[in-house]
Amino acid sequence: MSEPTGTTEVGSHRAAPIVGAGRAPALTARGVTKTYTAAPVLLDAELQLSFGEVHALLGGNGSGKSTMIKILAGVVGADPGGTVEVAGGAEPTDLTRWSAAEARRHHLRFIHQDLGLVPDLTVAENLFIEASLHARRGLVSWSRLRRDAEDVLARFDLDLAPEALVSTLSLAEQTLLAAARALHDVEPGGRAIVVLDEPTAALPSGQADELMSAIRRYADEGHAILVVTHRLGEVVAVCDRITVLRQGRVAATGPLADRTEDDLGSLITGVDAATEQRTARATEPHAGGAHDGLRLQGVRTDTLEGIDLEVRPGEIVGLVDAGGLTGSRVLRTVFGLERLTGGTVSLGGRPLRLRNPGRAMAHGVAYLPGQRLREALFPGLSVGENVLLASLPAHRRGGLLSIRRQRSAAADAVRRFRVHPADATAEVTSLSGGNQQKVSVARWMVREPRCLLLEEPTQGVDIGARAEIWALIADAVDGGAAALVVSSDYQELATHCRRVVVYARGRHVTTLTGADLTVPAIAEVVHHA
Ligand SMILES: Nc1ncnc2c1ncn2[C@@H]1O[C@H](COP(=O)(O)OP(=O)(O)OP(=O)(O)O)[C@@H](O)[C@H]1O
Repeated sequence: MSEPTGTTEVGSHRAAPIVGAGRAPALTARGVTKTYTAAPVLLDAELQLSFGEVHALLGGNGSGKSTMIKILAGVVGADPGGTVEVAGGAEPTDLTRWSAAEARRHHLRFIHQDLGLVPDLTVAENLFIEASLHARRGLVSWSRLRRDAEDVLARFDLDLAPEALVSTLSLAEQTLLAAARALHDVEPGGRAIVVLDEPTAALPSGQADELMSAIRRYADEGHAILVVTHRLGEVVAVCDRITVLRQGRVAATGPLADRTEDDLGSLITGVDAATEQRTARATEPHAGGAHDGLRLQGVRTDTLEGIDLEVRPGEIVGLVDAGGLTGSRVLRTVFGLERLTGGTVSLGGRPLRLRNPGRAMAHGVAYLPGQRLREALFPGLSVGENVLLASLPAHRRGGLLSIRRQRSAAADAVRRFRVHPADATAEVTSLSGGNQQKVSVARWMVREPRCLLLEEPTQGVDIGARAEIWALIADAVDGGAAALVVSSDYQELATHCRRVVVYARGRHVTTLTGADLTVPAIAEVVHHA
């Protein structure tokens, strides 16, 4: 077995085979090509995984990461010509003959973003879905189910009660439970290949660290782990090797070595990070103007217990949830989605009558829900149409000229948000997840709102477009809007917000600002809330 060389950057040449330091090869996929319509979205790509390593699969939105994973899972067929070789398998298998059953037989396990857990069932029932059906019919005893669940939980070092409902667990705990479920039938001491698709995308930073530590532990126990993520900090902290896809080709592969987040950013975008920083517009924290922006006074709902908050025009204020989804509920209340039982909400010095979202929108309020709650984009319609639909009232007012202006705004949004492919006529559901997220954000930005309510605006979005989204929020507030952003990415909040408000269970905990507004400070407050 060859020892690792430095990271191989690949131009038009195929990557030299590299295997992790002294580790046994787990899986090698070669010549992976996939064409959906015209141009291939993966082209002659190669991926090598070893037991005992955490391997990051990196790349911009639409670079082909999910497609690679789906091919390995046997749920999307590759074009002819590729092979996959797994430990214990005899010869490399032609990828066109690879199937979900083959993948499972060779101990490949997949944990998708939608974890596939049933929220209203218990931890034990979710671990053993089939057995729990038998238990309901009296064919298996509950005490046996509970004992088996306790064994699995102990084996995976999970401090969860077998009878707890999954809906009461944190997202990190749910992800760990999904991992335990995926792995529990691999015999103790056995080795699996575990693939996790953006497992930390929806997690607050503290929970993300917890999950990444568990992932590291699984690798140290001998499993091979492949993880897709846009959070480069966790790659630097936890991963051993990387493979970077750029427009469907492997741009680099090999040990992480001493690469920094900036180095990874350069590999992903193909642009030197220093150049990128010079061209990206700075988004300094915003101070806010003197006029009245958004003001909440003593706001009460079924879940909020007297919230006071002021966001001036020109100001970006971050909201962090330490429990109870309070930040999200504040946004939903301002948008007229939760019933006010006390207090007032005003915008520009005038009270908002929050009967429904239509009224909020008429007052210039825009709301981007978190991904889990997000209404789907309109399938069957193009990217441009999806962007334009949000600004229909402006069309009606302005007639033809406005339509032309809005069309060019859609084309502009596609370009500025680096939607890939950069084609406003592409069908929106053919876009990768991160690109759909960019379209969702763009839809609200073209309305030029007075008040922006954004939940996890950069979730699943690649490094280049993240900067663009924050720059566009900064543009909106420069134009006089007030912005409230709920985010689990403390780094982004500390960088771009003037103030960060931490809530827990319906109440205000603290507000961080100035020199006190740092990532460790946010994490500390959340930890103790
Ligand atoms: N069913 C499909 N039909 C047509 N094109 C598709 C389909 N699924 C994916 N694509 C295209 O394939 C390309 C790669 O998408 P993929 O989902 O693999 O990207 P990704 O790297 O996972 O992106 P992200 O970081 O946004 O999740 C994209 O250009 C996408 O538009």
